[in-house]
Amino acid sequence: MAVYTTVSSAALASFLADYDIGQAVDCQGIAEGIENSNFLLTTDTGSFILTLYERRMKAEELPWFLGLMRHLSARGLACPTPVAGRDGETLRHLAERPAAVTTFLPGRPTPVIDASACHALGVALAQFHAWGRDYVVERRNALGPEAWQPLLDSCHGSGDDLQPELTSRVSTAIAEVTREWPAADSLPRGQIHADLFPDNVFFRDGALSGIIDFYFACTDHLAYDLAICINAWCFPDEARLDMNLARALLAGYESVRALEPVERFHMTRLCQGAALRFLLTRLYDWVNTPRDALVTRKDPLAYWSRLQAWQAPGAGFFHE
Ligand SMILES: Nc1ncnc2c1ncn2[C@@H]1O[C@H](COP(=O)(O)OP(=O)(O)OP(=O)(O)O)[C@@H](O)[C@H]1O
Ligand SMILES: N[C@@H](CCO)C(=O)O
Repeated sequence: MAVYTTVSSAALASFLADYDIGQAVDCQGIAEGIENSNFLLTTDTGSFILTLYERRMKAEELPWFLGLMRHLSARGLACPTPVAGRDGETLRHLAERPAAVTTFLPGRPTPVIDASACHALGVALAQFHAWGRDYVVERRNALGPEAWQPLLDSCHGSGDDLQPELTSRVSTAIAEVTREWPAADSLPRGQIHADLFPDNVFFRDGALSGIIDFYFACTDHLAYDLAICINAWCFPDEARLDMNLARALLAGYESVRALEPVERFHMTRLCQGAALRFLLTRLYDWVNTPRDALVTRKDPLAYWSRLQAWQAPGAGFFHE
């Protein structure tokens, strides 16, 4: 579930009075998602998404996310566009939360991940990177390598309940991967989505119709975003990279922006880091989400398997 805050009809009517998008006909809570409260808002002029930002979001960072969506959407990326109130402001307040209305994107996550979906994803990811280049304000990646060991420490060894010695093995992996992590200025850098999993990419009539959920976006190595996508889309059985899917994703990406040799050189390391990042946030959530919570906990070990695949001798296909 992801409706933490309820909104009364009266509060919604007063909120919408500051916009030019008509009056509410319906406002349904959306079950998917974890971080924020999302509603499908129907007014007499169309459909919108109403988001109330919950406690894990920093209010001072919201203008950066909304600005990035507005920027990329204006360039032609199929992504939500924040809708401004009559005073031009997109970030407002509702039910004592920061709140925003964005455009509704048609489509659904693909039920089948195949080469065609991966190719389309690669194109959209490279467009994101290319069009994000002139969005100049940076946002530090709060889940970058320096955050990994503190995240593991904050799990207080609970990973060992999932798998014996997981904590010490992950700690060793963090040390190895961070030691050889490329420096900030050594690879092409820019705005990255950083969470472009299949549930955040919509398809309609067989074509990619949009990408959503910009709230992990940040400024980092562009190739790291590709690594996140390879891990999320190209491991159908968690432990084995599907080369066909990965080649399609890369081909789609390179049809817009060719990778530089230095990015190919570091790609396996970036995939290891991307596996660690999601292993660690999943482990943190696993330990800190009560078993009876309505939110579904995601399996940390699925990313331990990916990490091991990238650490196996001969792993990587990026120099082919
Ligand atoms: N612009 C949009 N158009 C159509 N549907 C949307 C849009 N934005 C969000 N949704 C719907 O709301 C759901 C939750 O959105 P989202 O994934 O952004 O939630 P979240 O709680 O912010 O993120 P997370 O997945 O990180 O927990 C999506 O799965 C999708 O069904
Ligand atoms: N995509 C993340 C969840 C939150 O965005 C994961 O699968 O771990």
